[in-house]
Amino acid sequence: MTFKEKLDAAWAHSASLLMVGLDPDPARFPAELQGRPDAIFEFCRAIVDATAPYVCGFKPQIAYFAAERAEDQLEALCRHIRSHYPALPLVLDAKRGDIGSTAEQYAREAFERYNADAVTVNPYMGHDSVAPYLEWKDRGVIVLCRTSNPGGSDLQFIEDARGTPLYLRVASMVAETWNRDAQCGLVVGATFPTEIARVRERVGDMPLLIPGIGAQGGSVPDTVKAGRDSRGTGMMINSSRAILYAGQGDDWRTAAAEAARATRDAINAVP
Ligand SMILES: O=C(O)c1cc(=O)[nH]c(=O)n1[C@@H]1O[C@H](COP(=O)(O)O)[C@@H](O)[C@H]1O
Repeated sequence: MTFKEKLDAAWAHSASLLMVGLDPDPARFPAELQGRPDAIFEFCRAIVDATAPYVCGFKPQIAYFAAERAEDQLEALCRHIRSHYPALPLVLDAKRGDIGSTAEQYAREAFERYNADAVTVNPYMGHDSVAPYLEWKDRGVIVLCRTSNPGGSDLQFIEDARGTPLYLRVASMVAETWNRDAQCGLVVGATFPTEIARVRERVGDMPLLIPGIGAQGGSVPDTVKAGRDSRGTGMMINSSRAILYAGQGDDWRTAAAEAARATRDAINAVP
């Protein structure tokens, strides 16, 4: 089964467009986990188990694990997700981008070591830097397009001679050439709904990873209206901190589950 097939099936059976981002920050962990050597794994495992009924997939952010020398806990978490929730896509957020020979190693890291269904990549170094990921035909390659942060405008809004901004050139390039085997998706921030709509218009039903609701303040209704594809799906709408840290006390698991359920419902309620 390819990434695209798995994602389509997950949207259908979960009836959810919400992706929970796993960005574990030990400083924000509940008291019961403080000081435990396996705290990162245990925190993320509990969040995954609590929120799984309400999501179309999970997106661990590799920097949070690597900075804590906790790659082994990321491996364990990826194994947990794949064995307990095999129908839910696992997107490794690594935003890689390097020359081809190095990219081959990053691709092995994402797809062999962590066995992710898809990985986020940076398109700035061009096609040969992304080609090694595309060799993994059953995996997804999700390319940064119009990122959610304000500084994304510094480069992504630069226009060519015909007035086309760079992020739309990226969208067209991915849709027309890089996506030969229907593996690609694009990252477009919920904080830029006008741009989500322009990307959607450009790329047809290509999957969009949309971070920026919740902690970054993006509007759920504006995001959904701009990003839906022709089938009413097509979006992995990511929320991390607003779900992970929804509860501060002993109720943190149920608070995360409630936040995920409420976010899924808010997405599904958009007319
Ligand atoms: O590729 C990403 O996931 C990503 C792209 C982007 O443009 N903006 C963005 O916030 N992200 C990631 O999405 C997550 C957002 O987290 P919250 O703001 O806590 O929901 C973080 O892991 C970011 O690294």
